[in-house]
Amino acid sequence: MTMVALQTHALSKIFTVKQKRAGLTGSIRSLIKPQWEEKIAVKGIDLTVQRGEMVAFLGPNGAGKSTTIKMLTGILHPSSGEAQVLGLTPWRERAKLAYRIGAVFGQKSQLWYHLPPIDTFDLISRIYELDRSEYAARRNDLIERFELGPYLNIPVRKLSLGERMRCEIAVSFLHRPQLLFLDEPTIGLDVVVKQRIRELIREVNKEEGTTVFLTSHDAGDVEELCSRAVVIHHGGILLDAPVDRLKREVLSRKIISLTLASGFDPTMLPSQVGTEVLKVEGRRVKIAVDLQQTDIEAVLGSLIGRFRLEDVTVEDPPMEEIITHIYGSGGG
Ligand SMILES: Nc1ncnc2c1ncn2[C@@H]1O[C@H](COP(=O)(O)OP(=O)(O)OP(=O)(O)O)[C@@H](O)[C@H]1O
Repeated sequence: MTMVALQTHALSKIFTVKQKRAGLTGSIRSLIKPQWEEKIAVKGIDLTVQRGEMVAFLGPNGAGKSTTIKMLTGILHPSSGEAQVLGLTPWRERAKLAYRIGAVFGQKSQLWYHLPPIDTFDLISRIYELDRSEYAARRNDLIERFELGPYLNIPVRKLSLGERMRCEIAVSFLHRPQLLFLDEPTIGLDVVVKQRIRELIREVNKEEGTTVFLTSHDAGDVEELCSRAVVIHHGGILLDAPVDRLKREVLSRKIISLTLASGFDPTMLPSQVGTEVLKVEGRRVKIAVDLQQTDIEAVLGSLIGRFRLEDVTVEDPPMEEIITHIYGSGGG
């Protein structure tokens, strides 16, 4: 068995969309003689994900994330290029692939809205033609792990979002998918539930080697689940790097945190090019350093020259900032 979960080569998707003309005469002309325009949604993506890896697939709105995932799950045919997912060509072997992959969309439910979760487990087990006794054992294990006992018999529509998401993710693991697509799995959840959901995903990944392909605007999801991030923009891969390297490369910024001896003069804080004082709180000071304009040694040097330092740490910027940067400014 190969160690590759997913591999694409020059994967592309071009949509042909009808052009709308402005105004009433424009609308009528568009009806009579439509003009077509090509929209390149995904542009030659080369990507390899190993089995057991948890990869974040990031990019601003319209970057091509959904289109890529639709091709990888066999919902869409590509315009050109290739993909192998668990050794199958998704759009040619979609049904076969469906038995081996799972998908959770934070915004869309796969649970039957008017039925209690226990019925969804049953229905899904029949869709996947699971062996009855194996199914019962698996279901019970997931119910216990995800602590679903109290909700099992309550119609899904009456559950809170957090309760529902726990059920969604548990159900998605029922047929032991080797690869799981997670799209905004923690959207709208409170911090405690988010943490718990991440823990459970990590647990299953570790125990069952499930490959996870995640899309999220939540820095915590990326940082706590994924070791690697792939950033796409305008349909192409902008960056494919370990999450910790992403922190350094995307922003090329470092944060210096200082504790100064009491009685320091804040006006003496560095104002040299490439530095920015982010926060002064009592004796604690945070300074951002833009590594394209200056370097850490120079800034530390000038600080040591002016102050008595009691403590110094140099950190990468928080993931939050990177996510905002990636999603906010359109890829950077
Ligand atoms: N069926 C379609 N017909 C025409 N254009 C489409 C279609 N689906 C997507 N597009 C276009 O392709 C581009 C990529 O869209 P896609 O939905 O893949 O982006 P995304 O990264 O998933 O964005 P978001 O974060 O907003 O979900 C967008 O410009 C979108 O308008």
